[in-house]
Amino acid sequence: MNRLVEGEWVAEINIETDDDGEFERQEQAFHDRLGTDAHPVEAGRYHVYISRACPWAHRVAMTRSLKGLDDAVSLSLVQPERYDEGWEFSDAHPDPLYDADYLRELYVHADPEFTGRPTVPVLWDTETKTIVNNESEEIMRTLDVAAHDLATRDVDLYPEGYRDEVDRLIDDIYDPINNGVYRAGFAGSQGAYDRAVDDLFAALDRYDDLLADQRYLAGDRLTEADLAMFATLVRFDHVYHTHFKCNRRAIHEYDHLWGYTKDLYTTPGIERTVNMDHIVRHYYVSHANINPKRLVATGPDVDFTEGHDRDRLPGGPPAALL
Ligand SMILES: N[C@@H](CCC(=O)N[C@@H](CS)C(=O)NCC(=O)O)C(=O)O
Repeated sequence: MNRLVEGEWVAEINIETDDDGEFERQEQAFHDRLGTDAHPVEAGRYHVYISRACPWAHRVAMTRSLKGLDDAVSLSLVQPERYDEGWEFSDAHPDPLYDADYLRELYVHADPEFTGRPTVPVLWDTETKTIVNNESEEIMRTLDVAAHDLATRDVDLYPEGYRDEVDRLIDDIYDPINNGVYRAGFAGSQGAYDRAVDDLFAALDRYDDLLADQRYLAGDRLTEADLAMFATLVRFDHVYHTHFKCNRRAIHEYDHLWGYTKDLYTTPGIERTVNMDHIVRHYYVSHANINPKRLVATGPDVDFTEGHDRDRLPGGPPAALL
């Protein structure tokens, strides 16, 4: 995988696993938020660059969609496949702001000495022409809370009274589930893979039990924690199960996780953020290190819109969405 080193694009191989073969995700570099002197909350000023394939970017896209921030915060996509040049723009998915060829150009503009892999999502300030933030959890939070006044729908995904639990949940699912599928898929040794898969399925079993008696992770309210969980679950059967070898069980085989996934998918505003074609093409084609022939697996035949029984549980989608 290639990356920027002090602003220059260089080829590097296997920069992501440690001596035990454990996948190590890079720390993100930009951590500002909206509502500061540098980045005041203003409609039309901010832009998000995402890939529809990326689960981290998906949290941001869902937050924007559910809150009705489409007009206030613009959004564009990169080309789903990622090759040696990193994320690229294309005729189908151009850079609407600067007509750049590659996402990395924006990183170098924001920091000419930038070192690291250029990732999505990116929250971009069109006034100061820099990256506000490139960490999905923080972008989701700043769109949800700091940009709340720009929202056209009264949807609060970090409600008072639930906040500690939402933070705890986001933290709890990160290592075994959200990042766990990557720990399995990018493991550099059998031991690292075994540990990742054990952690992943233990956590999925635990959350399947939790969701037997409650509609959402934090109880009766849809929160940011559900967006974080959904972004992994909706990709699971199509890519993580096969491409990342997380094949002990599929999500559609779980009693409660499957109903939960369909419930979220059919929540107004979510389905439009899911592009399974981009998801499948991105993973199978981009990771030549684990799928050298870039063949795309077919299936499975699952229907996220078929009925579910989650209405039997207390709570439901925010009234503003119905
Ligand atoms: N911690 C970051 C991770 C973002 C991330 O790793 N995005 C992936 C796509 S799913 C990416 O852009 N990878 C590019 C690369 O690794 O070169 C976040 O949550 O925003």
